[in-house]
Parts: sequence; C-alpha cells; structure tokens
Amino acid sequence: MATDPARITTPERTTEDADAALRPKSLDEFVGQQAARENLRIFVNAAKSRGEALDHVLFHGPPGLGKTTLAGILAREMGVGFRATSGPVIAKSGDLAALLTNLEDGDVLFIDEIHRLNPAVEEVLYPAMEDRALDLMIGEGPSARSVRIDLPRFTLVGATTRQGLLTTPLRDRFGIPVRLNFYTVQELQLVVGRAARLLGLQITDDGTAEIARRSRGTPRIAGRLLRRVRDFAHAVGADPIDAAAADKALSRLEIDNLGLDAMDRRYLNMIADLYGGGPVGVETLAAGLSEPRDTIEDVIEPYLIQLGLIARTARGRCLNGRGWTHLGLTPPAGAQAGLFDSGAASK
Ligand SMILES: Nc1ncnc2c1ncn2[C@@H]1O[C@H](COP(=O)(O)OP(=O)(O)OP(=O)(O)O)[C@@H](O)[C@H]1O
Ligand SMILES: [Mg+2]
Repeated sequence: MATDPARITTPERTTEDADAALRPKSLDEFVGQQAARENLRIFVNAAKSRGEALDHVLFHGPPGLGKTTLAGILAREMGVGFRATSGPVIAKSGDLAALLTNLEDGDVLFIDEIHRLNPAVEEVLYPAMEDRALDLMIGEGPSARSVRIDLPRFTLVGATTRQGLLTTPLRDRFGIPVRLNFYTVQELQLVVGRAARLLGLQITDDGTAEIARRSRGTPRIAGRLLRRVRDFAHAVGADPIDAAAADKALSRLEIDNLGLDAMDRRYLNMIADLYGGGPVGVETLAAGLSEPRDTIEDVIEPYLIQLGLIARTARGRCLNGRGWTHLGLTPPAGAQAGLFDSGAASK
C-alpha cells in the first residue's frame, strides 16, 4: 500500500520505525488485547501439554496493532522456530512448497499480508494446512501424476489488515481467528511508558498520557510519536518530557487533540465541504484525495469510525455529528449526518 511517507501518523510501517527494538517478546510483556491474549495463552498451554503443534492462527486488524509481534511471541511461547514471509513474496507454488518442506517439527510459518497470496499458491496451502501434506505434480501431459508428500507438523500464522479479502476456503482453515482492536488510551500509556524505558527517556505520567491520547489507538504510532517528541524535547532542553513539551511537539507535527493529522482532516473536510456531509462513495473520496482506495479503507477510515466521526453506510460515507463538531462546523439542518449518530454516541 502506498502511503505518503511523510505522514507521521500512518499506522503502516516506515523504514525508520525501530519495530524490532520495541517489540514485546512474551505474552506477559504484550500490553492490551486482553481477550486475545488470554485465549492465546490457553491454546498455547493446551497444545504444549498435548505435545502438539498449535492450531493455525489468523490475526486480522488495522496496521500497527501487533500482528507481527504476536506471531513472533507465539513461536517463542511454544518454544519452536519462526519463519516469516509475506503473501506477495511467494510468487510460485514451488516457492511455498520449498518453504514448507524446509520447516522443522512444530515450527511457526508466518505469512504476512496473506490476502495477497496468488490463487495457485493458495491451492497448495489447503492440503498443507488441513492434512499437513503437499500434493505435487510430477511430469507433464498424460504421464503426469500427483505425489503426496508428508510435511512436518507446523503452525501457519497468517496476518491481514482485512479479513474480508480472504477467500472462504482459506479463512475456514484457520482454527484460531484473532481480531485485534484499537488500544485504549490507558493501554497506550503503558506502551509509551515501556518504550520510554527502553529508549532511556525520562517522561512524566502526563507526558505519556498526552502521547497516548494522540496515537490513533495504535502502538506503532505511539512509538513513533515518542521518538519525535523526544527530538523536540531535546532541542528545547525539556527533561523530563512533560505534557506541555509533548503537546508542543505534537502540535507542530499538526497532530490534533484526537490524534488526527492533516490527511484525516482533509478526508473529513472533503465530505463536509464538497458533499454536504455525505453520503459519498469511497471511490470518489479516493480520487479527490489522490490516495488508493485500500489506504482509505484500511488506514484512514477505521480510526475515524472508531471515534464515531464518520459512518460507512451502504450508500457511502457520512459525517456524523461528532465529525462536524470536530471540524468546528455546525451540521446543516436536515443533513444525513444525524441519522447515524446513535451508534457513535454510546462509544
Ligand atoms: N501490545 C503491544 N505492546 C507494546 N508494543 C507493541 C504492542 N503491539 C505492537 N507494539 C509495537 O508496535 C509496533 C508495530 O507492531 P507490529 O509490527 O506487530 O504491527 P502489525 O499489526 O504487524 O502491523 P502491520 O499490519 O503493518 O504489519 C512494534 O514496534 C511493536 O513493538
Ligand atoms: Mg506486521
């Protein structure tokens, strides 16, 4: 997905993200996602006590919430090897066959962006996941025959930003689907505090709170904002980093009090100014913003929906009352907007 690399609040990975350094290494160290974490612990313990490989796991949810991190943690908790690849990288079915036959007993094979596997490769995955076997064609033409090769026991861990893009046969072969949700501000405070410790930074509680509030519910963004705030604080000699220093830095980066950046506001303003609050189709918005539709749907919208600023409806996107207020505008009388506020109000 192509996203403006300059966008500091993009939840997608950028090259400067020191993800590896800040990655929690065990389920205990992993903050938040309590339900998912507790379930995974139960499944890991059960598999270990039976001496079996863990059932296949599918992580889905917006970028930067910890899918890759959890995949690594699962391998470590199971005490097995970890191999990582990604959907678009596996070009031919032979590539996948090579990966699978090289696994050791019990290994975790992690396939990121698994919704982008090519269909021929996906076919190889079905018997591999279900029967731990590989069906290979030997020879060509009338003399061709299929040979079945047994595979070591392994756990496939898949990650995707959109479960809806997975084919049904693939989705059905994951015994443990896990949805990751945006983090609460309290959870992100723990993430920021932990990252500050690892980076050797002094930061006050209200400093961590300020960064947590403006991190779009996403640990990756929290880590990135902390590093930017550190740079600003360093420049003005703010030590420890407090809320005022954090606020100053984040405001200079044009991140507002809800954690929205210039791109989010352009999106909201477009619906408000050009389409009277909607409904407006996602293709129209994508064209207007010069962003791919995927980026709008996977990266920009989920958090705006979570905040109750917009709603996705069958007829298009609508600005909710909260969306208008956040832009400092009054919803026009009779606007569609009000219709969709009931769900958001309970958040
Ligand atoms: N629960 C958590 N506690 C602390 N740090 C976390 C947590 N979850 C994620 N992080 C940090 O956030 C960053 C991004 O996490 P990760 O790479 O696992 O996200 P992802 O869901 O795989 O993203 P993508 O969809 O872009 O692949 C990492 O630096 C990781 O250390
Ligand atoms: Mg990842």
